[in-house]
Amino acid sequence: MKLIGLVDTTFARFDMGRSVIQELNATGTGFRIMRYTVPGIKDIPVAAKKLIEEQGCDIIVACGMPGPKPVDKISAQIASTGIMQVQILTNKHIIEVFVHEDEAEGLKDLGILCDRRAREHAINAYHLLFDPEYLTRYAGRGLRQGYEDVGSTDDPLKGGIRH
Ligand SMILES: Cc1nc2c(=O)[nH]c(=O)nc-2n(C[C@H](O)[C@H](O)[C@H](O)CO)c1C
Repeated sequence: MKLIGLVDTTFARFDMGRSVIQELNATGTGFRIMRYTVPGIKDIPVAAKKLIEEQGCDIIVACGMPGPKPVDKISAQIASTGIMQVQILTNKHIIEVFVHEDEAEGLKDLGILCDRRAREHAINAYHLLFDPEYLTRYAGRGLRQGYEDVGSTDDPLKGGIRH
């Protein structure tokens, strides 16, 4: 039984953790999910490290929403750097599912973007854990999480066959 860690935040304006759980459960079996909710993105690195080191998680999906202000963008940079450090220290993947609040126009589109990105990265995490060669089939295919896939230079029309 593998353990998938899920870190999310109360700062985010959409429950991406719920989308991740739904999508993982629809994708496969053989895992348990451990969820750890923190206030904001700068709290994610230590939560992920604790899930890996204290709970034995094999991979982490980390969901967060940087706000629109310059100080939020700095927070996102700090959080990402921390997440990178935890990956290097623990030798485990942390799939960073960040949706910037100003990526979408309006709350409805923001929610759709969050849901799609969370679900598509949940699938990535699942395959990284159980079948890493699955992703190799899609190497260089211009996949985009949350947006339409853009395709490869060889065939820009063939991007989104995975979804
Ligand atoms: C400025 C700021 N911006 C964000 C943000 O854009 N997104 C987010 O999730 N959290 C933010 N926070 C909160 C910090 O990440 C953290 O939760 C607090 O500093 C407490 O450690 C802060 C303080």
